[in-house]
Amino acid sequence: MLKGLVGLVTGGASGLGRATAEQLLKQGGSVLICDLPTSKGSEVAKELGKNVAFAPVDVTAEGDVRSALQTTVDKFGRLDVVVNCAGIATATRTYNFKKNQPFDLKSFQKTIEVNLIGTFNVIRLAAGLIGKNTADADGQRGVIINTASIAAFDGQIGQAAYSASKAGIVGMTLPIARDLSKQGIRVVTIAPGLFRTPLMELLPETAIRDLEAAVPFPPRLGHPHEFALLVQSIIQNPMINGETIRIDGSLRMQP
Ligand SMILES: NC(=O)C1=CN([C@@H]2O[C@H](COP(=O)(O)OP(=O)(O)OC[C@H]3O[C@@H](n4cnc5c(N)ncnc54)[C@H](O)[C@@H]3O)[C@@H](O)[C@H]2O)C=CC1
Ligand SMILES: C[C@]12CCC(=O)C=C1CC[C@@H]1[C@@H]2[C@@H](O)C[C@@]2(C)[C@H]1CC[C@]2(O)C(=O)C=O
Repeated sequence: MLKGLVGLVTGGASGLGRATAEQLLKQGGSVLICDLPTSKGSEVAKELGKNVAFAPVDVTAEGDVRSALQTTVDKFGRLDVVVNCAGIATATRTYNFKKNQPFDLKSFQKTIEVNLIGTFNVIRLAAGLIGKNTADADGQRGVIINTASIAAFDGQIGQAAYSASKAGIVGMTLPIARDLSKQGIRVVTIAPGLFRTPLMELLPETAIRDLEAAVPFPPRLGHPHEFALLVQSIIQNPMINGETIRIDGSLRMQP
């Protein structure tokens, strides 16, 4: 039970973020869904009931994140848990020899900006607010959970930017956990394999079936709910800190 807990979920309008928001609500928490103004965040918040609100946020913009944190305080009184799910998936080869074209540097920078810097931007600003909480009996004030990818470890062809952005999240997890340890704030990263979200549903069913066949067990895409269950376990278990946890059916991506 996470009754009374206040969560902020970036990328909460869709996929893994939305499933996380639903799970926190189901367990008795309140949630601020943060997503792009162009997302379905406002409709999703209405659909999910009264303990949820939407804040239009670009995670790379300091002002947006600061005002979302203020909304959390105004609506729910405080912040206990942040789940960073906002992210973009890009696929471009380092050099396209057919077109004689190198990877566009702006596109590389954008992937790093949203996935890595956006995640850090939310962490650095949210930590100040979570740090104001009264510590529990164990000295804990809150938890920050990030979303990397198994591409951080087994990046495929075309994933130089995406893998670098996700490996950056994995790399900063331990130092941030150490930075925030004195305040009793835990920092944990989840590295998902293949999950059935709108990001994946753009692919034809045949391509999805091929991807599923590559997963040793269970040989299918993960359900977003399964990601949300891991978020719940991390919140509930105070000994999990400074670590990246894979959730991938033991998939190791081929080149
Ligand atoms: N679906 C999958 O198989 C996997 C997903 N991931 C990661 O999980 C996270 C969630 O992905 P999905 O739910 O699958 O994708 P999704 O596309 O369904 O959801 C991502 C959400 O992030 C939001 N977003 C994008 N840029 C943003 C920004 N600058 N500021 C605020 N919000 C922004 C989008 O509007 C969207 O609602 C991403 O970080 C993704 O890289 C990692 C591994 C596997
Ligand atoms: C690039 C992939 C795999 C091959 C394919 O047929 C279609 C794709 C588009 C979506 C990609 C696929 C794969 O690389 C894994 C990721 C990057 C997927 C989007 C999220 C993804 O599941 C991930 O982050 C895995 O770690």
